[in-house]
Amino acid sequence: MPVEEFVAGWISGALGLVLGHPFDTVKVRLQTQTTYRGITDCMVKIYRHESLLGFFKGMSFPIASVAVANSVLFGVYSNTLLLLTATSHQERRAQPPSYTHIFLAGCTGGFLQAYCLAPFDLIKVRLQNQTEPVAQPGSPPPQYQGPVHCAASIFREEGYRGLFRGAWALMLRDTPTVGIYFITYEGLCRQYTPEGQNPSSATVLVAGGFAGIASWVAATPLDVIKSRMQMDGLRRRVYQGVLDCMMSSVRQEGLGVFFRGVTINSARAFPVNAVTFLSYEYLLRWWG
Ligand SMILES: C[N+](C)(C)CCCC[C@H](N)C(=O)O
Repeated sequence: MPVEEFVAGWISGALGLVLGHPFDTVKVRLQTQTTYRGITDCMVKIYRHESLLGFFKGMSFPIASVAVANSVLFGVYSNTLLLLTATSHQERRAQPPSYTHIFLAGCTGGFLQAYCLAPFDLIKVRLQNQTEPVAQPGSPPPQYQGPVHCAASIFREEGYRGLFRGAWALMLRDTPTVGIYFITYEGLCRQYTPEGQNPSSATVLVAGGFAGIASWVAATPLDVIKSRMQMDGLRRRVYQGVLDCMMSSVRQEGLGVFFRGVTINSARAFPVNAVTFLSYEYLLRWWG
């Protein structure tokens, strides 16, 4: 099994992550708390109360874990394509795989990465939702002091299964939308690249950016549900399951609830995925 795709996915995931984390914090807050009036209000409040550091809450952990998940995403995608079409990454420019194969390989990558991501994503969301100012002397400490403490408390209070809270919603979110992610990327690259050639850097940036936006727009409804399921059980259980969470969210807030955070998700998705695809493509070209 070729491993360079896993390594390239890991590095490119880390680069994308740092760039996108502040957007991600604003998104999680908007999705799960009602105190903010919108993106700007949320940003101003975070800055005032928690300083610039507030935007980077919960980042140390994803930098390791999201990068690993991205490595699973790209590694499984590329190796599934190898199984389906018997072409390696280098051969795929000359013999482009069909969109059906791209979609299936993407779904496989999405499904497996969701499983690896679930506990880390849960911890990220719980830490991002702590609104206490960062390290104020004299103030009461937040419930979770850091990722390891957070993981240990969840394990103690809710057991092993507690660490996978929201995992179903995450798999439902990622399986089809990672398929959409790769189809958009490949489709745009093919459109703007002469046959048999490698896409230019500009094409990779734009195709990667739009692949991020398209997949995140499709993913946002289940992203909201996922974040809510992850925050559930903190004090008492509110939702019986994914469907119950959907129904009661719609009942209370209307259909618009499924698009909470869609603007910020898209604004984040463009730079993050432009950089992710560019570094991924270049690392592989460089090694290949
Ligand atoms: C499928 N879904 C849209 C959820 C994610 C696909 C993009 C993954 C990328 N690391 C990012 O964080 O944007």
